[in-house]
Amino acid sequence: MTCRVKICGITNHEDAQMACRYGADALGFVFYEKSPRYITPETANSIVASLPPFVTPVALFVDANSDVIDSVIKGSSRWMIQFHGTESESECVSYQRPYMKALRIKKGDDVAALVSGFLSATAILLDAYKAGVPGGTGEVFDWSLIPGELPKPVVLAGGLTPENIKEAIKQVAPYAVDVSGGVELSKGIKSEPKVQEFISGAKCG
Ligand SMILES: O=C(O)c1ccccc1NCC(=O)[C@H](O)[C@H](O)COP(=O)(O)O
Repeated sequence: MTCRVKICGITNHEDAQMACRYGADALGFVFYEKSPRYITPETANSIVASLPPFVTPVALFVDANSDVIDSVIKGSSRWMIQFHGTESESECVSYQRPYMKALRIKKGDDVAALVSGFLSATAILLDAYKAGVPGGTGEVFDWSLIPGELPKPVVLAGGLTPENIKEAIKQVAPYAVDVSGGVELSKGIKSEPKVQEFISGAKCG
């Protein structure tokens, strides 16, 4: 089964259209103001309005207030939500949108037990844990911590690059992969050659 690809940390129209040209299945938009990849709801919704069909926009939050989340998702029915903080399942469900729960994995974590807390999620994003850094760390975690069978589709994230994507997919066989820093020229600005190489490596093996 082909691996789907989410390009995260999109901040401008040009990168959004470029990622779609190379076959991105989803684009991530970071609404966490401390991130160098932060984008305003207005700019993000302008980008979403111009997306081609069959590309899912993903609105990413870290323990955001409901008014912040509502201000984003009201702009389009296409939004999927990615909860990247300590949100409970009931909070995630309350927005009545398809959602991914991000889990930041470290040694000793019972991944199956963590996943079992979010069975209403459309998918679970497994990311690297780094103290004080909620996401976009650019660091890989120990993929052997991921059980062979989980009750939800897995989106693998954390430190993925054009150089390691094939090995990551070989080891984990995820439903999808997610990348931000590994395909950038600078924070929030994507590299066309890196995006092309990453997607090709993910989809064509
Ligand atoms: O990307 C960010 O700057 C970010 C900041 C705060 C919370 C989450 C963030 N990104 C979430 C993602 O889904 C990233 O794509 C994921 O953490 C992987 O990032 P990277 O290791 O840079 O590929």
